[in-house]
Order: sequence, then structure tokens, then C-alpha cells
Amino acid sequence: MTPARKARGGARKKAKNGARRIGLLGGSFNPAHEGHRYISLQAMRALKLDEVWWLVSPGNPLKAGDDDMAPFSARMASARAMAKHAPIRPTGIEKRLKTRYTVDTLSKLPRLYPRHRFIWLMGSDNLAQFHRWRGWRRIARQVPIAVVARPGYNRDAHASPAMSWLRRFVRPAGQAKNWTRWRLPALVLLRFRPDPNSATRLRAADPAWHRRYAPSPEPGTHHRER
Ligand SMILES: Nc1ncnc2c1ncn2[C@@H]1O[C@H](COP(=O)(O)OP(=O)(O)OP(=O)(O)O)[C@@H](O)[C@H]1O
Ligand SMILES: O=C(O)c1ccc[n+]([C@@H]2O[C@H](COP(=O)([O-])O)[C@@H](O)[C@H]2O)c1
Repeated sequence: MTPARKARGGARKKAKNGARRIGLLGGSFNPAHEGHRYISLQAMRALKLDEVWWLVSPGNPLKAGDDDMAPFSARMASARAMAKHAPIRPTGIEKRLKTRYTVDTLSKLPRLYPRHRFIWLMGSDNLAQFHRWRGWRRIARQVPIAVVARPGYNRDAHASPAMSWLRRFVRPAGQAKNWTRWRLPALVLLRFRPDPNSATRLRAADPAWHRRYAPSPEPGTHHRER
């Protein structure tokens, strides 16, 4: 091999090895909670990630019309507060890209971030209804998927229609750090200490939670004291 060719090969190798390893946690974050933070940090360790991106959804297609969905700005603000001082990046990229379906988001990301490698993270509640997502088999061919066990959902997830197809692609959790080398589809099941936090529970305790994140009024628009 000529020295120039060797150098080119070396550069290519470096680019591949230097790729950022990103976990994508899509969600409504209505609101963000400790469970999101906990599973993100645990997944970072288990999958040797550089960062976890929280894709704050402009609107989950399966939750369209839910009247307890807070405004995007409040959900985003709660995600920013919950992600503080952690290698977690809340992002409104789906709003910017105008994508609502995960399959569409995932087909755009590689062109925008050619030096990043992505793995999709989700709780087992989402695996239980994954067969209802648009193009779910295509999603499994786009990125590896890591499913995090969630109290109360694991049985349904394992018996789910999606799992009856995905089961043959399950990889051992002990090999989770090798996910960038997996042939797709590939699914890994991660078990951490079960985390009982849920946004449903938080909304039940404080339905007006989003008011805490309401934008402050423009100067001069607040009510005068009587
Ligand atoms: N405690 C948890 N354990 C495991 N996964 C979780 C947990 N909380 C949230 N997730 C996962 O994080 C992602 C985003 O979750 P989401 O924003 O819908 O929060 P949620 O608590 O599930 O909300 P809701 O109760 O409104 O359905 C989903 O993949 C969900 O499965
Ligand atoms: O693409 C779909 O058909 C689809 C259907 C349901 C949910 N999702 C995605 O799943 C993620 C979790 O949503 P949620 O509302 O359960 O937090 C979020 O990124 C949604 O956009 C995606």
C-alpha cells in the first residue's frame, strides 16, 4: 500500500472510530421527570454513549387530541430543567424538521449528522404498542433499538405483536456496548433498577404543572394591582 493510501485509510478509520455515539429518547415529556434522566444516564453507561438526545415531540401521533398535552414550550422547558448538568441534550429537532413520525425523523438524521451513530431508546410501554407506529419495521432497519424495562409493562411488551417479529433480532445485553457493529434489525433489552416515575402520575398530582414554565409576560402587559 502506498503511504498516501495508508494515510487515507488511517483517516477513514479515525472518522469511524471518532463517531459520536448518541442515544435518542423520543418523548412527549409532559412533563420530563426523574425517570427520563435516570434511564438516560443508565443507558449511557450500558451502551457507552457520548450523549442522549431527548427528542421533545411536537405531538405524538398516537396522542393527537389529548387534552392534557401541555404546550411544546413548557414541555421543552421542563426537559431542559431535568437534563441540567448531565450529558443529555433536549432538542426540538422534530419541530424544526417538521417530522412527527419517528420513521421520518430517523431518515433525516444521518444526512444532518453524518459523523454520529444513533440508537433508539424506549421504555417497554412503547414496545408494547410499537406495532402501531408508522413503519415500525423500517425503524428497526434504520437504527438499533434499546428497550428499557419499565415496571408494569414488561409482560405486555414481551407478548406484543412487534416483539413476535423483533424477538429473532434480540442481542445479549452483555454485548450492548457493541451496538455500532450490529447488523440491523437489532434489539437489546436493558434492565436497570425499575423506576416508577411517570408523567401521568405527575400530571395527576399537579395538572397545572406547565404554568411554572409559562413564558414571563412582556413588560407592561401584567395586571395592575388594585
Ligand atoms: N420510569 C421509566 N422507566 C422506563 N422508561 C421510561 C420511564 N419513564 C419514561 N420512560 C420512557 O421514556 C420515553 C418518553 O416517555 P414519556 O415522555 O412518554 O413519559 P411517560 O412517563 O411515559 O409519560 P406518560 O405517563 O404521559 O405516558 C418513552 O420511551 C418511555 O417509555
Ligand atoms: O412514529 C410513530 O408512529 C409514533 C407513534 C407513537 C409514538 N412515537 C414516538 O414515540 C416517542 C415516545 O412518545 P411518548 O408520547 O410515549 O412519550 C416519541 O418520540 C413519539 O414521537 C412515534
